[in-house]
This record gives sequence, C-alpha cells and structure tokens, in this order.
Amino acid sequence: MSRPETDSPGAGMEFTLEDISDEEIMRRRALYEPFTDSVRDLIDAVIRTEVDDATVRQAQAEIAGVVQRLRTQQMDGAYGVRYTADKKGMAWGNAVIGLRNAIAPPLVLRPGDDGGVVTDATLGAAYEGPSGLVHGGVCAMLFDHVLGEAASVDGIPCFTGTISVRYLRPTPLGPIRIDAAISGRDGRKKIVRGTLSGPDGVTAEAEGIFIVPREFEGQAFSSWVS
Ligand SMILES: CCCCCCCCCC(=O)SCCNC(=O)CCNC(=O)[C@H](O)C(C)(C)COP(=O)(O)OP(=O)(O)OC[C@H]1O[C@@H](n2cnc3c(N)ncnc32)[C@H](O)[C@@H]1OP(=O)(O)O
Repeated sequence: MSRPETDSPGAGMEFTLEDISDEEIMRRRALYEPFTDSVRDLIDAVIRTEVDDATVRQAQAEIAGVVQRLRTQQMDGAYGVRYTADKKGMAWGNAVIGLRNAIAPPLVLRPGDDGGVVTDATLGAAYEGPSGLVHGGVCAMLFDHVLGEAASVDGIPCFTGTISVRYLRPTPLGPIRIDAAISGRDGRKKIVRGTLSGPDGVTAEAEGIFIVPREFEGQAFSSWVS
C-alpha cells in the first residue's frame, strides 16, 4: 500500500497529510485501539506464560499465521507522523504514545496545572529491567517523549537536543506518573524539567534541551489524536 501525500522539510523529518474526517479517525481508532491492546496482552502473556512446550509451539504457529495474514497488505516503511487538513496530528506508530504500536504503553498526555503536561500509565512485565523494576532505558524513553511534548505545547514539535536523567531510587513496575513543564526558553531552544513518580513518590528527575528544528518553524499542529 502506498503512503499518503508527504511534506518533506528534511530527510527523515517529513509529516504526512492524510485528509480524513473526524468520523474516519474515530472509525480507525475504534478498530485499531482494541487490536493493538490485544497485541500488548500477547506480549505480556508471552513473557509470563508457564504452559507446556507443545502449547507454546502451537501458539507460535498460530501467531505466525496471523502475521502472514497481516503482511498480505502493508504500508511502505513506518507509519510516520500524519496530520489531517485541520492540522490534527496522528503519531500512531510512535514508540511512546502510538495507538497502533503495541510496544508503546501507550502514554496519554493531558495538560498539567503549571502549563506543562502530565501522564499516568501502568508499566507491566514488558518494561522490566532489574527484577520487578522499570528498566532505566524505558524511564529515559518516556521522559524523552513527555518532556518533548511539554516543549511542544504551542503545537510546534521540538526535537531532543540533550537530556539527562537522575535516577533517585528504583521505580517499581506498576502505576507511574510523569510531570513535565518548560522551565526556560532561548529562541528555538526550550529547557524542560520533569519527574517520574511511583506510588511512593518521585523516583527520577530529568532535564532536557529541546529544539524546534528550523524546518518545523511555523508548522504548528492544532492537537494530537491519541
Ligand atoms: C506536539 C508534538 C510532540 C512531539 C514530541 C516529540 C518528542 C520526541 C522526542 C524525540 O525522540 S526527538 C528524536 C531524538 N532527537 C533527534 O533525533 C535530534 C537530532 N538532532 C537534530 O535534529 C539537530 O541537531 C537539532 C534539531 C537538535 C539541532 O539542530 P539545529 O541545526 O537546529 O541546531 P543549531 O546548530 O542551529 O543550534 C541551535 C541552538 O541549539 C543548540 N544546540 C544544537 N544542538 C544541540 C544539542 N544536541 N543539545 C543542546 N543544544 C543544542 C546550539 O548550541 C544553538 O544554541 P544557541 O542558539 O544558544 O547558540
């Protein structure tokens, strides 16, 4: 399947115009959200199953059959970042927020009290590093995206220039919350700070420099559909 029309402001940075109605977005969301959730369930089940060898082999064959069926019609390359004619962004393949990406928790962001963003999520067995704890790289990835969204509150997407994470104490698997907000601006650069919290309070802090790529200046999205 070919891709919709693409704006190419720079290599690897293109956004893709997909001129679809709100009804069509809702239809696709209703179709793909439970589909992707089932694959998230599958990932968790694969990690935690204790069934016998024959059952594992049978399940593998069934999964291979499903993959084969889905591969009969595929888009070229990755999903990309798409937007509608009224500038609603859809990053449905995104590793952190992607509605169609089973690797994504997925995070759903909402406005914070301080002009920033906040998200709650539950991280299960698929995000483990040390025993029973969230992988440090997963924490960094989630911070990267959430701080990036906080930097992009005016709708113009920012790229991470530099990010640093201070791991204060282990983060248990289970419910987490991330808060992030801009703490300083300097032209195209924004300094953003954030915290990751578990049930017993803050476990990690992050600070990053996020930059509006020259190619993105003036390309604001009105909202993101997740
Ligand atoms: C609403 C949408 C929400 C979307 C949220 C998305 C979050 C996603 C987070 C990501 O994963 S982004 C992907 C990971 N990041 C990258 O792949 C970035 C790769 N690097 C680049 O594309 C460019 O290097 C970059 C756009 C970051 C900067 O290139 P520029 O050519 O615009 O920088 P330039 O050399 O003109 O420098 C502009 C200013 O930024 C500073 N700067 C440049 N690169 C920097 C850097 N890496 N770290 C810190 N500061 C940096 C630079 O010193 C300078 O400061 P001053 O104005 O004070 O002189």
